[in-house]
Amino acid sequence: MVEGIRIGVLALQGAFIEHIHALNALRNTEDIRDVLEVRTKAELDQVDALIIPGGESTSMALIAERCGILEDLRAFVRTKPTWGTCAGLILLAKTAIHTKKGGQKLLDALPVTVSRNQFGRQVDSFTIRLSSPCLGKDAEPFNYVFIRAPAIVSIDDPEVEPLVQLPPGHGQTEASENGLLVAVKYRNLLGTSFHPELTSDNRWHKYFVHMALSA
Ligand SMILES: NC(=O)CC[C@H](N)C(=O)O
Repeated sequence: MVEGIRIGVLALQGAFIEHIHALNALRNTEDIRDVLEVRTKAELDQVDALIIPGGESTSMALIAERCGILEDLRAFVRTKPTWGTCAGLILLAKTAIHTKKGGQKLLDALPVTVSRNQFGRQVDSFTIRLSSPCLGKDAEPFNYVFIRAPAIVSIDDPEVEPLVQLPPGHGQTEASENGLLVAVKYRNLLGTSFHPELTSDNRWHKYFVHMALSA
């Protein structure tokens, strides 16, 4: 029997190479058989789990539609372990607000509402170190990178598990006791607003690999 899982990274647009590097860096310690770039249905059929990278969600959806893979992606994310980062989180969501005129296509799987560009424009990008209990008890803080990031502004199903919340004030115009939610898990899906692939810390990739291995 061949061991290990095959993980795909959707490679239509955006920061997919960085995810591939982060996954390859884990191959010595984790049970990963292959890391594959996914652009076609045939490639999607070969993977057990998928990462949808950051980039530009409107363009990514358009390219997916033109390549004829949008419906296959919709079917994949219903059941297979999938992680959406930043634009990928927007694509995974069931509802997105502050979208471009004319709206945008979504994969319609993660029952949350995401607000695009919640933290402002490219120049408003920021990093923040936060402790993250989901990465392990007493885990070192993780350095979170936010680039024109979305935030999860509502959880629309009680099964959605909040994982990381910012301190109040970031990306909020009105005073609130609760900060914005930037990572959630729901069944086979992981959605994060930030870009862990742009740091050398691969604990979020490990988290997803373990989630996929136990699926
Ligand atoms: N860094 C990112 O992935 C930005 C996401 C972008 N704002 C979008 O709507 O797709």
